[in-house]
Amino acid sequence: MALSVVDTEYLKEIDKARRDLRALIANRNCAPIMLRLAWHDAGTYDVTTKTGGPNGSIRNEEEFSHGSNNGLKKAIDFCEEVKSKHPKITYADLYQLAGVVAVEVTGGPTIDFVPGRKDSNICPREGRLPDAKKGAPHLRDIFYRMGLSDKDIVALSGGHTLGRAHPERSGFDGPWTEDPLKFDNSYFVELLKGESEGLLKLPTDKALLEDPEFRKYVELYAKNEDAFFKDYAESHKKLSELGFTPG
Ligand SMILES: C=CC1=C(C)/C(=C/c2[nH]c(Cc3[nH]c(Cc4[nH]c(OC(C)(C)C)c(C)c4C=C)c(C)c3CCC(=O)O)c(CCC(=O)O)c2C)NC1=O
Ligand SMILES: [Fe+3]
Repeated sequence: MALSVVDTEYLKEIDKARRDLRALIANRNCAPIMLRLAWHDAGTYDVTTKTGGPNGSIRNEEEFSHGSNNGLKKAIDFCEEVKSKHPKITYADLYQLAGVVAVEVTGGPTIDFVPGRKDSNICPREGRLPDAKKGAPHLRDIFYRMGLSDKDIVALSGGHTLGRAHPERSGFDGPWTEDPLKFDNSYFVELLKGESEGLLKLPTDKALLEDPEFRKYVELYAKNEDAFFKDYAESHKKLSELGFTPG
């Protein structure tokens, strides 16, 4: 199999795919599920064994059929439309590019994207992504295993400014914010406001309020959107490059 090197031709393909993803995400209003796909591919990384991570393995039924990936086949199929026009781009790069574009087209921060990820067909066993029904210790177990920090956990949870939970996918229901297609710091504002009619708070979202190490970031991001955007962009890049050393 020809290894895809990041030469000028590959970079040109990436730019064309970026434009195609912008159009597709804008036309189908699918930014939230594309962001979730990018995380679920990257969020399997284990920093100790250097396995999993953003390697496109989620495109295999063995992985996208995991309970925690319910509903993501839709985003995998959306990405296939772009892959078929730019076959040289690895799935690993394509899914992370889709996540970066999803944040950008909904008004979020610009995130530095470095291509060059390789695809893998080795699917991690289920259980590497966090369980929404658990609390702070579990969040730390999962994210520290990825090699991420407390600040990353809170900043990345802010990604719930986009989208909603679906009963048939996770058993939870509803959006976290008033405008699920606007990337802003409203997730944190809502967290501090407490329960609001029709808005969702997962147990893992509430855990961010109960743990003082997490809560200090929730309070910062709720009052300073620029600080949230800066930290989010850094954490998003980190998660999208787990196990990947740009060539
Ligand atoms: C920090 C812990 C965490 C947990 C446990 C989590 C769980 C979680 N996330 C979502 C949806 C969900 N999640 C996300 C971004 C997301 N998700 C995610 O957690 C990971 C991947 C680590 C689990 C990260 C780190 C990010 C960061 C941006 C979006 C954009 C949507 C909406 C998708 C849609 O609208 O279809 C659901 C509902 C799925 C559905 O019913 O459609 C659940 C149960 N999300 C979390 O943050
Ligand atoms: Fe989530």
